[in-house]
Amino acid sequence: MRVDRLWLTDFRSYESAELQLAPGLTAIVGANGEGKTNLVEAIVVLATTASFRGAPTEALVRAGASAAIVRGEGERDGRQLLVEVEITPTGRTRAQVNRQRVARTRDLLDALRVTVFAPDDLDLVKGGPAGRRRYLDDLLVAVHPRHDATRRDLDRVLRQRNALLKQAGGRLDEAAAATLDVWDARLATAGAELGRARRDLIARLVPVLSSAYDTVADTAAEVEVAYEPTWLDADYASVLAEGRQADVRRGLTLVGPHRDEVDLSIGGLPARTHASQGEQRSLAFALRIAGHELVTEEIGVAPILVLDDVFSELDPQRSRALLEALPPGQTILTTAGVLPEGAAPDRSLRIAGGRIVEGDAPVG
Ligand SMILES: Nc1ncnc2c1ncn2[C@@H]1O[C@H](COP(=O)(O)OP(=O)(O)OP(=O)(O)O)[C@@H](O)[C@H]1O
Repeated sequence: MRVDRLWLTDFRSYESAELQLAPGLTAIVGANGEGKTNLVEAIVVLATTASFRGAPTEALVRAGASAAIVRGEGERDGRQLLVEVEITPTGRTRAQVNRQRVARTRDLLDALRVTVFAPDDLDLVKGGPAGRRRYLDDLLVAVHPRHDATRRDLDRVLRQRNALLKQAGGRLDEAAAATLDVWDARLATAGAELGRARRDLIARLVPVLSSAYDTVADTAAEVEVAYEPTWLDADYASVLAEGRQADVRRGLTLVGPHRDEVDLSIGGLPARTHASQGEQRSLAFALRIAGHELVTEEIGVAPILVLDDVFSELDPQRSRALLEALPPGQTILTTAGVLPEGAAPDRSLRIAGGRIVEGDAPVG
């Protein structure tokens, strides 16, 4: 799977840009604010139609322009691939694969997959459980797209159930109780399905994660992922029934997959509170690489790997280890500084004054 050429029109800071990527490693170098992340973001947009930085879709359109267009030409499973995504300032998106309109964003996954590792991923380790739940559920959908429906169903029913609980204002009348029964039955089914799927995914993930961490951190520390939802083993439907009064009093659903803890540890110590900053960054990278490897195993081809500004926070040894740990396939990395010693990108692009030119990347 590759993107060989990329064209941008009115995307982020680029009025018009064209670039060529290597089948292996491409390095994009430039000063802060030059537009390096904008370029890799465009590649992610081809696979998802969205920003990986959490920006609203309309922020992807160059200020003042009427639409942003990203076009990528590449290869998937030996076949030529042309993906085009158009975004308007109101946030409307249109996507085409090989000139055929794609109805659902999810269908773009059949054309392109991208794994992104960016500085904010530190939050996967350092932040609260919501980020880790999102990581697991995103990976679940990437590995088994059918779980997209489970996840959506769960989100919908939780919203409806919480709205009903809030509306009840602490007291349920008969009609509201009957509606709640319906939501509870749906929540119990979707919740248990997601909980079990998360558990199975973690069982597959942990060995891959441990080995990725050992490579990047150059140690043999054991990495664990603790996911122990008691509601799942106790039967979610009964737990919801028992907790109904408390839910009504608080006006929200207090127990379930949306509140689960997912704890990471390194060598038996909680990574969130005990690991050093460097260890946390290595673990965040290992989480992305492990996910990347599971998806590769599942779909039989490696997604495109994007590493956005990852060396600025790592010491030279960890940066080198990270480069050495890169799985085979197409990788695009950005840096505002120098590449780690020993780095030998197949193609180097430099951005200066908004222009993209070919040139050697500085290696330190
Ligand atoms: N919709 C937009 N329209 C016009 N310019 C934009 C838009 N979105 C972002 N920019 C500009 O793009 C620039 C940021 O680009 P980008 O985030 O790619 O920088 P970078 O090279 O990755 O920087 P750093 O090294 O600091 O992370 C900013 O100058 C910003 O003003």
